[in-house]
Amino acid sequence: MAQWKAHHRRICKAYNRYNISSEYQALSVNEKVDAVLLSQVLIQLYPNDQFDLTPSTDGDPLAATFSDLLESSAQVDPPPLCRTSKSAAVPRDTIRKIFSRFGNNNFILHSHLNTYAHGVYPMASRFFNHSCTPNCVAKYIIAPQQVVKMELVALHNIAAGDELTIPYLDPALPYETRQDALQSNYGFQCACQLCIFQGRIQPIPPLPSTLPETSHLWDRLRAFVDSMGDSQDNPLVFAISEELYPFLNDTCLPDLSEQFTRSSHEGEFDIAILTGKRLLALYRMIYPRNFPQIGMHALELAKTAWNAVVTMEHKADLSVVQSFADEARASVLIASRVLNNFGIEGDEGGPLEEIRILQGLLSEERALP
Ligand SMILES: C[S@@+](CC[C@H](N)C(=O)[O-])C[C@H]1O[C@@H](n2cnc3c(N)ncnc32)[C@H](O)[C@@H]1O
Repeated sequence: MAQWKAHHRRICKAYNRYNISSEYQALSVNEKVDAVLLSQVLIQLYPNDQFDLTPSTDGDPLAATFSDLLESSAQVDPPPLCRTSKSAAVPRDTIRKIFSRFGNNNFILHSHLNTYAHGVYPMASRFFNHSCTPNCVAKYIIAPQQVVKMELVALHNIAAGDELTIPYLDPALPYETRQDALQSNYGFQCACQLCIFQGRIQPIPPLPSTLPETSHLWDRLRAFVDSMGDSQDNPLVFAISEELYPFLNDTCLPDLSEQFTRSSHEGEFDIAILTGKRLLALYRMIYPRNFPQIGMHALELAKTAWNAVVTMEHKADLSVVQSFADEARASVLIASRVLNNFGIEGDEGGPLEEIRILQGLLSEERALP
């Protein structure tokens, strides 16, 4: 009832007209959600229609929380709003500032790394800055009838006094894409170690023009990554030799990822294992140690290798089947280490359960004559 009196009643008169307006209908699904939410927030922050005053948060914990969130200096245009005749008077700059809190404090909630919602965690919002070489990642614990809980996981040991940082976006995105997104969504230029490094080595040299030369370079990258193992917390990219810089090319990772997914789905196991292992080397090069995406990809690779075992069992030589089983064992070991560090997250099931099942199947496979 309090909510109804405070704001809903005041906006619902205007809502039907707004809902069928061409400007609202032209918005994307996400923009529509933002637009309605922003319209509601505006009314809630100014319960007495005195839009020239500082927003009121008296007795309204949600409004108080929202007002505490940091505005962004990013110049993001707010969507067209559902306005009452009075709220139409709110200055555009005020609306822009209020809207900038949406993007600046928006956490992408995921379950087993699949995005499923967005949420606001006011304390985390104030605590954690971004880095493309973060030492922490966020995870979400989902349980029936409970508010989704956010937890922070350390990727490795962190020295006392070091700032805890999280990634606001995927550090494996191309350098320019990351810079543009952080500037336009949050209004800052990222000066993390990875951005400085990648900015310094621009333009990235192209991959060699012949297949044998490229294959040779891939072998060099994989040998380097394997030789480093788990010895470094920081991404291995800082330690690679210049000849491997072409792998930082913008198209390298997405192309390889597409090839792996396609060949894996189509049962082209030799190609899938080769591209999957190259992709794993790229991830281990660009992400810090124990970054969950490394584990998720290692698990995909292990599942692909296991599919190869099952498909080939009665068709191919025992040595071929054994080599696929060995690939599966090696990859599931990496997946297990990384994802056990990440721990239980999301809703029930998920990668840790898949690892347990796969490890069981692989140990039975070893027992076969
Ligand atoms: C969710 S808040 C993070 C906490 C914020 N620093 C605070 O004091 O409340 C996001 C804002 O923090 C700042 N920020 C976060 N990471 C940054 C970084 N790597 N470099 C510069 N500013 C950053 C930006 O102003 C960004 O809009």
